[in-house]
Amino acid sequence: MTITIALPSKGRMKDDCAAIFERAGMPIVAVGNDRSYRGRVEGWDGVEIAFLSASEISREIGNGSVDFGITGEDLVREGMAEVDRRVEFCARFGFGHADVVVAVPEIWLDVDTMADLGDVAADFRARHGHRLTVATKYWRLTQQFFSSQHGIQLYRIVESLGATEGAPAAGSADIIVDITSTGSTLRANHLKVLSDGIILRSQACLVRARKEGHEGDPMVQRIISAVRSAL
Ligand SMILES: Nc1ncnc2c1ncn2[C@@H]1O[C@H](COP(=O)(O)OP(=O)(O)OP(=O)(O)O)[C@@H](O)[C@H]1O
Ligand SMILES: O=P(O)(O)OC[C@H]1O[C@H](OP(=O)(O)OP(=O)(O)O)[C@H](O)[C@@H]1O
Repeated sequence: MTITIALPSKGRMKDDCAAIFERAGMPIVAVGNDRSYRGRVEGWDGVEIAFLSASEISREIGNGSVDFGITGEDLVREGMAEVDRRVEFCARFGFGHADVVVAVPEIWLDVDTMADLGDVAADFRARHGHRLTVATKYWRLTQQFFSSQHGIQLYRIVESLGATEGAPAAGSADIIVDITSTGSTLRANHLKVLSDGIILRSQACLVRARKEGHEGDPMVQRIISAVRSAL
């Protein structure tokens, strides 16, 4: 069986991934020209590389069309329900760090925790004429965190696919859930992270789609061991 590994074709994780594979003794060569979206691993027959964007990698692991992928944990957990039943997180790489956080306007002086936010949400409509609105592209993580973990039910999600931090100032949402690494985008937009508002500490991971064909396939174990040895 050919094993397909999806690696970032662009973006912030691309070069670090190539370096990991080099150290793992799995040097990657492009098939065809430099801009090709397929590759192979020198000396590893039966392994194919697919170059995709970070979010496509999460999707392809979810639908099982690739066997392994390297992408951000945030994208994998957001991308599918019952994630731990469907994929295995085989290794965490120590790069691509970003936290998915709940952030509110700095001027909400009385709101520092999720419990405070729950209080605000409870009478938000009475005070402001609409339910507390959250701008995010992480609707699954937001629902799990707000509803299941913190019992906050009175809110509405508006999907935001870019410039999420600008939504409160623009009036299209009251608060946001988004990713942050240095915190500078949040600061520039006068937003603060709630003290218990870190939903997920994400980093780049090697993720395996749990497939029946993997049971007893020595190549699957060989890949995992090689990548782990490079960390
Ligand atoms: N400062 C950061 N901001 C955003 N994402 C980061 C940051 N640091 C690490 N990441 C990780 O990188 C992922 C996004 O990667 P990248 O920006 O390369 O993808 P992308 O090119 O935007 O993909 P697509 O074009 O498909 O949306 C995030 O989901 C997260 O896992
Ligand atoms: O905490 P910081 O260091 O400020 O980083 C966080 C910001 O970086 C990312 O956006 P980016 O500009 O990379 O664009 P993207 O959303 O298209 O990846 C992310 O969506 C945040 O807006």
